[in-house]
Amino acid sequence: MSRILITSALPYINGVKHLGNLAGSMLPADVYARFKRLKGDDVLYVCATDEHGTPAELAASAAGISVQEYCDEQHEIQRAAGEGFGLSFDWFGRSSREQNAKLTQHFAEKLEANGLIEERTSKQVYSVDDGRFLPDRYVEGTCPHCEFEKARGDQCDNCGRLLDPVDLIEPYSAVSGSKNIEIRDTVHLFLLQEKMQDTIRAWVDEAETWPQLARSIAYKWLDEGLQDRAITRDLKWGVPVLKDGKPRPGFEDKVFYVWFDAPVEYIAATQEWAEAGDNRDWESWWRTDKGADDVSYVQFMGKDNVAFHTVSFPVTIFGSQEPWKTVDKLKAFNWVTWYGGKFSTSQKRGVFMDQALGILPSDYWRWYLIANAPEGSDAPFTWEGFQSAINSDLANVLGNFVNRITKYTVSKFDGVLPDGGVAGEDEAWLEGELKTRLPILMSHYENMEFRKAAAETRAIWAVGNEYLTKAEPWVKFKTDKDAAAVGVRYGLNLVALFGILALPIIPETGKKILDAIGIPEEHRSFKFDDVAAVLTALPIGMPVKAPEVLFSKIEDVHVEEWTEKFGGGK
Ligand SMILES: Nc1ncnc2c1ncn2[C@@H]1O[C@H](COP(=O)(O)OP(=O)(O)OP(=O)(O)O)[C@@H](O)[C@H]1O
Ligand SMILES: [Zn+2]
Repeated sequence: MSRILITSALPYINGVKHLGNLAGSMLPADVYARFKRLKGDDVLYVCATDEHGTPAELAASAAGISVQEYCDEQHEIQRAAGEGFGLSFDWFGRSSREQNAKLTQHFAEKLEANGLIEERTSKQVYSVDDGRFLPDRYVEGTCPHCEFEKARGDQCDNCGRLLDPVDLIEPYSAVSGSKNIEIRDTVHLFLLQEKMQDTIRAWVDEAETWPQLARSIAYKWLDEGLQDRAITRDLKWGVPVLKDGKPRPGFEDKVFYVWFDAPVEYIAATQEWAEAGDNRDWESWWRTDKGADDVSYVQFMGKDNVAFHTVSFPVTIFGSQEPWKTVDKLKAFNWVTWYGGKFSTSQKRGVFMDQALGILPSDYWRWYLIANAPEGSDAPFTWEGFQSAINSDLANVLGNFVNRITKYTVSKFDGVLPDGGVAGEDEAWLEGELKTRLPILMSHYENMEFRKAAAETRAIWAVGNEYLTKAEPWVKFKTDKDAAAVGVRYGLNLVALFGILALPIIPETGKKILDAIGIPEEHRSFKFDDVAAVLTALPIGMPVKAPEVLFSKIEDVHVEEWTEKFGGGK
């Protein structure tokens, strides 16, 4: 049994996530966690809402409530959406909790003691009318690169470049719209990333087990050269900046920058998890001096988060000179795109998790998003693609197989797994196929190649239909009931296998199938070393029911209706 620690990029608190967010972080992490649990590993999958920063403050003020209230509400909405999608977090925490504040302050203290944090005076945008500095998104203006007129202080939504608020042309306050702006000096804490350049590069050089996308992004940043970064902001909402346990002089109105505290929440969320239960120990997952050296740590995220996880957060971790666990495998994703453009939370473009569940059960979306995971490149979401994946893979291939064989057992074999007959050529063929394909499927999962894992799962389901075409129990039944019984028996064992194989990607469906044929919990596992045994696992005489219809087909009128409702279309 291995110990596997899994985290997915923390969903930001400003509103329910879209299907792109889901597909690029939480969903594949969930599939991987489920796979590892089915293999019998000891899995801890933690996630949390990322609650600090200017977008949360701005959204709360737009809603006319306090940031705390806003985050309380939004956290609950995201928790419920995750539950609706069957995301099997062991813990879904919050970066605004005490544990994260303490740990963030601890890291800052260590970094400063190790000469990696210093106070520096820098130029900041100050709004005279608002009486405050305007960090990040509190200031908007014209992008110095592309002349887009509504660029935000931290990033231009048009050309995608990262910006410094003082670079904006004709800046104005996002709070009041005031153009009465001055550039003033203010003191901030800077993280001296440049000093850590060699350490980080040496670590990335050794990270041969990382999938390609993550490594290439890490090298891009390393090649450009690490720059020292301000890790505090002029805000009230966030982790307070302390010195010797008291507010740091000059920093009373400042907090840590959200990107400094957010990844620390991976650890803090594990503390939240530990404190919420008996006999749970967070240190054995995170401290290599306390048992975490046998933990394999896997992170999931979209490509824009990679730099923070391969460079900035490791600077914090290594810079502390304490024995923290670092990531072993980092799985990054490209974008799921929405009709040639981007899914966007701020512009409400695309389909959001709560809306999706209002249309169809979670497994439909899970299957499509994993089968089309944006792994090698960006992957477009299209209603037609969704329709065809559901109708052909789920309804025709899996649904039909399960339906045909279970109904036939009920109608011709009194709803019990039949005895009689002997296995022959067709069964030998079937066994051969599975002996080749099951190890391939396992290796796709191990390598976190989710598209390929879905394709191979589908291919194995299709082998079942091919087997029935060869074995033809319905034809044989007329002349030789025993010969028909062989096909039904193997078919039912395949139903059980297919239900188990469904569990990582479409867990509700897998459960429905396994419940209908009465597979006990302890037999729902990914143990396929002995394929002959897998194909004869079910006891003769066991009662079998047909599950209710597993999937309803998506009709063209649905596609039209949703295209109308959500935009999309050509
Ligand atoms: N279209 C997308 N396809 C795949 N992954 C995405 C997509 N958009 C965001 N992600 C990833 O989703 C995760 C959670 O993102 P987060 O909550 O920070 O929202 P975001 O990146 O600000 O998205 P948006 O800008 O659309 O609100 C991150 O790992 C991010 O990289
Ligand atoms: Zn721009």
